[in-house]
Amino acid sequence: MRYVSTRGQAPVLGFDDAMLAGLARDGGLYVPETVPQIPAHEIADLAGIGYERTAFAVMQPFVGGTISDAELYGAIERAYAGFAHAARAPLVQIGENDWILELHHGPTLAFKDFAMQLIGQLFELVLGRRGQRVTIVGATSGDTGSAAIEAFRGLDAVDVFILYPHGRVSEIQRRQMTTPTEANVHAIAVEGDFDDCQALVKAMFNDHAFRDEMSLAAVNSINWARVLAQVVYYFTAAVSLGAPHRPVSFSVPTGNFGDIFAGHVAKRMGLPIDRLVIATNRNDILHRTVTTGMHVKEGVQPTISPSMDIQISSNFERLLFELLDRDGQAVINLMESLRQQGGFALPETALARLRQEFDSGMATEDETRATIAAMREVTGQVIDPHTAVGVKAAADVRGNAGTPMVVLGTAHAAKFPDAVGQACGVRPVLPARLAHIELARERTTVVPNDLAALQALLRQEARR
Ligand SMILES: Cc1ncc(COP(=O)(O)O)c(C=O)c1O
Ligand SMILES: N[C@@H](CCOP(=O)(O)O)C(=O)O
Repeated sequence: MRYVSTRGQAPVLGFDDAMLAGLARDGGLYVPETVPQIPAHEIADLAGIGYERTAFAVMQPFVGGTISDAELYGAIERAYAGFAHAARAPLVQIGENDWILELHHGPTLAFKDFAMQLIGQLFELVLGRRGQRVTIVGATSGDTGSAAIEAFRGLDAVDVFILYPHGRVSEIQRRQMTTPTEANVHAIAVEGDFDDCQALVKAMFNDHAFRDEMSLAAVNSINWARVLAQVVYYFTAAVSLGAPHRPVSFSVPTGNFGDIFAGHVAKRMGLPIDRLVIATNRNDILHRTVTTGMHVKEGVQPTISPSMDIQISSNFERLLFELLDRDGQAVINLMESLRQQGGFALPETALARLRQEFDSGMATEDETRATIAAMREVTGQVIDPHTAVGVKAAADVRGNAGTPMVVLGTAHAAKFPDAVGQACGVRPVLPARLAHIELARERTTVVPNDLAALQALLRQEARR
């Protein structure tokens, strides 16, 4: 499989090079040249075979050629061995035909572990084979950072620098990033919001001299391997609920558009997905895009679902590329307009295609709290604020009640104990394996929102 950039001007790469490159050198994002199909009878055969074997069946066609089947299966087995639930991503029923797909049973209690644990294994494999080392730089609004640190801590061939918005992640999220003691881990608090952190990461990649000097690698969902690993749980969930014989809809709490783009890929592979619901908090650029056709950024507003406090959704570029018939120049034009004028109008055909596949909904802070309370009262489930946004949006757009609706449960409630406790009266506690972080010493560096200052810090701290 070969990978092309959404901006059409970067070298075409194989899977392993695309994974190590992260952002393409023209500033675009890598996508597969073609999307492999899984025919209905093969989807039916996935029933009951377990998460790991499904993961192999879904991902192998995207990977094949550069990583052997035995290496891939070994990496998958090691990646999920530490998950705290035998099903890895269990479904919990919350209504007659409504479900939550719990994605919080990994080591850092958020869906990010599904991809990060796997790419940790794949990086180790590929870097070891090449005798190469890299400097990972990532931006986080709370969950990607801890998942990346967990996956790469202590690895000789990797330094990890994670940028998070100072004062804008939950205390538990911050502690997950600042308490690891390994010398290759660096948590950096940026005086800005998540969009600033992500812009700094992209600016470092777009400075080609710096990128090469530091051997930069990305583990945000700009990295195709992240998105690919997230395609798998759409298959396991849909097959459990009757696919390929009946369609299933998904509501996805959305920020950077990586998780829901994975759903779009699953659908293109042949999984019968009816609707994909883009669920946003008050930072609702994507909801406004679906409803008005205008993609216009506003300032980021802090919410009780902080991981979704994002206005510049990286992976929306991947969808744009598809909506615009893979015209790289058209993508460049829209991205330029977003950068210079703060937004763009989606061309009419692109908007019609978007609406053919996606619905959207938005939850205010009060609505998020009310949803957490109602879920606790009606189902006994204590859900986190991001998942609550997904539940609220699903209810807003629920069409055919005969089609199962699956809300992606993207984080464990215990990552947000204050917000959840205030909403439903139950303060969730961390699983015992993470309790130590509440008292451990923190290590962080606060930096201004300034590219040169950050580059100087990386040069000084990275072991090269
Ligand atoms: C808990 C949680 N829910 C939802 C999201 C949004 O996911 P995405 O950025 O893939 O749209 C994030 C951040 O990515 C998250 O950490
Ligand atoms: N919500 C994310 C933001 C980064 O998203 P990513 O999927 O592109 O890594 C977070 O929690 O950090």
